[in-house]
Amino acid sequence: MAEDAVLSMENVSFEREKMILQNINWTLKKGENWVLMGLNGAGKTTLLSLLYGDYWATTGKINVLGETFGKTNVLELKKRIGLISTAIQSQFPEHHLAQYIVLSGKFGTIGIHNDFEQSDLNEAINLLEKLGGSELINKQYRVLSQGQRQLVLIARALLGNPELLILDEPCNGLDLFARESLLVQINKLAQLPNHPTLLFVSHYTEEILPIFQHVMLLKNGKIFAQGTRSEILTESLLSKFYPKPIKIIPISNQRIAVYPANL
Ligand SMILES: Nc1ncnc2c1ncn2[C@@H]1O[C@H](COP(=O)(O)OP(=O)(O)OP(=O)(O)O)[C@@H](O)[C@H]1O
Repeated sequence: MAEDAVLSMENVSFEREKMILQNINWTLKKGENWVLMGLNGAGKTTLLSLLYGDYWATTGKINVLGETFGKTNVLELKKRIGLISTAIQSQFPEHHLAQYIVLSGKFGTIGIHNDFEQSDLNEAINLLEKLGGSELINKQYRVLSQGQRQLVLIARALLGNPELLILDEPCNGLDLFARESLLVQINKLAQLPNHPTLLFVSHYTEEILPIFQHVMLLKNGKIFAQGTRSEILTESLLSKFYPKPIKIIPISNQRIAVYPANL
């Protein structure tokens, strides 16, 4: 594995009743932020589960943050990875206050089962404030909107100082404005010194901020293409990737929308 690699997959395949991932060769280097795209059922969630140590590859080698699966303590490794997804949103205790949900990131747990110092709680509160979530402090998780929950989960993931932050469709279920404000926060995060390497999974090119300079396209469990955004986000390549030709509409600031060409 390259010395500056944050993660690498070598000839990885995953089989469960059928071949779900095949021959995945992918390296994510320090300082790079990646987007992973693929249609429903392409294998994105499965690939993330392999990176997060929830599934084991059928064949091949996976190295994350310098640790090789099979030779490392997965629970310890998980503490170094932040994971944000709508799937984990529903796992948190509904009656907990937002700042305690954030605090649980310190321990990598879902609820607070550990003794903590007041300074830990202050750190959680400060982080929520820094991310623009001051109004969430002292609010129960159950009353938070989808967008507010995502913000709490981002703060929670960051409190653990992850070296790798996986954002699995974080804009799912957000209205237009909540989505933009979440993207603003993600953009800010990428400007922080020593920010974690970001891996962003999305169905929508509109969500690909300029901070994401690398894109991987997954199709039917195989890598269809990977490279810089200027290499990948082209009409000709995406028209082959999607089932039908598409056209690209520039939005602003390097962001683009993709529509079926015949619309
Ligand atoms: N544990 C499992 N056992 C059997 N098949 C599975 C399992 N997990 C996923 N699959 C299958 O693997 C394929 C890839 O699923 P996966 O959830 O990884 O796709 P995805 O790209 O994340 O899709 P989506 O965008 O819809 O979330 C699908 O055909 C799915 O039915």
